[in-house]
Amino acid sequence: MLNTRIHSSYIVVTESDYSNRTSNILKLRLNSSQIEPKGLHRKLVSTTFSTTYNLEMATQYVEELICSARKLYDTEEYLAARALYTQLLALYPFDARMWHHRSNTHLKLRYPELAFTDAARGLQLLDDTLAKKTLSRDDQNDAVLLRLDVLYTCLLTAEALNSFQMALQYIDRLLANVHLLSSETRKVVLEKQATLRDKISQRISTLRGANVPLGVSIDTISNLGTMNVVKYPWDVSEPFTATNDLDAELKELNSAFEPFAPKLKIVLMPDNPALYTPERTSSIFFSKAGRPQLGIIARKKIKPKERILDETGIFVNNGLYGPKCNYCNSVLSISASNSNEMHKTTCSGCGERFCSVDCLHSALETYHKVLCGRDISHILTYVAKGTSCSSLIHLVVLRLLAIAVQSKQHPLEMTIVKYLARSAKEVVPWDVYQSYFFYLDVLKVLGLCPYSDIDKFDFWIYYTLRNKLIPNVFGEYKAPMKPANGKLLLFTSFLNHSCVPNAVYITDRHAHQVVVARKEGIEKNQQVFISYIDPDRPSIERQQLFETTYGFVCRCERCVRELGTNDEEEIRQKTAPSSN
Ligand SMILES: C[S@@+](CC[C@H](N)C(=O)[O-])C[C@H]1O[C@@H](n2cnc3c(N)ncnc32)[C@H](O)[C@@H]1O
Repeated sequence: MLNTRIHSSYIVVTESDYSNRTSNILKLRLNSSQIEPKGLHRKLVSTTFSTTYNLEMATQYVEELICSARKLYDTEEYLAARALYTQLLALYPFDARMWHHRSNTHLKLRYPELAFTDAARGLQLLDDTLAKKTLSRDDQNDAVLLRLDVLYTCLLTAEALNSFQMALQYIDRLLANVHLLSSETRKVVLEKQATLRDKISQRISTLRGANVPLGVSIDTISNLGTMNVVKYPWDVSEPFTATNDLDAELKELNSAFEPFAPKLKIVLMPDNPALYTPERTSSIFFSKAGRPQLGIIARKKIKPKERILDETGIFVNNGLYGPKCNYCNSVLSISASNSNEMHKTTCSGCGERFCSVDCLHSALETYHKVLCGRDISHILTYVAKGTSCSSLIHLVVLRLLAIAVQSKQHPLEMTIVKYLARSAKEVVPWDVYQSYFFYLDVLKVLGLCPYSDIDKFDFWIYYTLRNKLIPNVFGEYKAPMKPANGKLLLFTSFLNHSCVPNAVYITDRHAHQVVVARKEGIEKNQQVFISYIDPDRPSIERQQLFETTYGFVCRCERCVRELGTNDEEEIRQKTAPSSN
């Protein structure tokens, strides 16, 4: 915590904050079960709320919760402290102090991305409150000091994310209030400033020598941070974890899969899913992302060119290449010859066009009621900026969250999300700041509040969703290297890649996709492979494409043969842009 000159023990209370708090407490009185903490403080809640609910008791209860959270933090029980701060945020969504506390807890838990997004929300609340100039002098002083604490936490998060430029910007903001910093703090901040400047020049000189990916400037890269791809311990939605009954879960998944692909079966894979043979199923590998690899095998012999999987998925397009159906990406004729037909396939609310009445109805049933008439031009700018199909993930995120809002489901519990594997990489280069702004923009389009909708739409949920989409969203480029169409299909996403595939996918109308065996057919128990990319490219190019888009190292039989190794790290080194 920042060592400010004046000791600060305060709560920022504004009038609107107070009325919010009062109304939240009144809500509590009506439904105490809603805020009952899971396990931890059950006793406290039941003793407080089983008696008469009155304002003082509720306030006292909340103060006790704050105290308990602080104690848990002090005794390094950070997960429990986080759970409690999250519950407190549900009660006090506009209290900057609470966001700051949770931010520090996330920092201790080594989730700097979450620490940053919490601190950023706290900072915004304080900036808004201070801009209104309605605080008493004392409250104003307290808010100014809290703001410095929060800025300091932002600096720590930027350091932990290796976002050196951003860390420097926070230092500038702290130094703008240098008169409020103690001499000790000032010294620490100035030392950090010097170290960060050194790190930036080191990073830039390393990058100048390296082969920087096309379309990315050194300045952008030098501000990129690194992020861990993790499963957050409080994420209980994910199946196939070490503690679950894997066989029972696979059985359930396969019974959902069977109607779409009666001749196929989803199975657990060994370490390298691309070299699966039936004998090796026993050596199941739990990836660092916390879930074993899955894949699809044939239950019976499959004839050449036989259709083996037929499912509907999520299709998105960025509209850059002429009008397309919003539901299935089919190209729309510029002016429909039959105006009656056009009328039937156009949304009466916003004028969005679809290729058929079926597509319009499917869109309305699943997501379009939420997105109807919403301006998504800002979201499209994120997609257009991308130099690979991965940027289409932005549109898939928007679509999935719209489905969650419309169907009132938790985004991570929706079937199409829940079963997806997360990115295979452990650490990814990532611009957390841009992602945070994107997250805020998406919430705005969906009409959600970044403070009060955190039970279903907190930043960690968005981040988990994004990590699950990286290896599973397939996209199409259009020249000159612009992402055009994207899609996510639940069952097809269990198909592993091979540079010598035995199946191909064909996109049909109305968001259908069919997987068909190639001309050789597929033997019983053989794994079914598709190719995620053009397999005619040379092996180095193929690997580089995987690395920058889906984020994995291909270890299929052809790559292993051509590169002479099955080892992920060796392949990475042999095919890295700078090594050739
Ligand atoms: C679309 S998913 C395929 C299904 C995935 N195995 C699962 O468990 O859900 C893509 C992921 O599968 C793994 N994978 C697929 N093909 C692979 C290959 N040829 N070599 C290595 N890993 C592969 C990678 O982890 C990749 O990120």
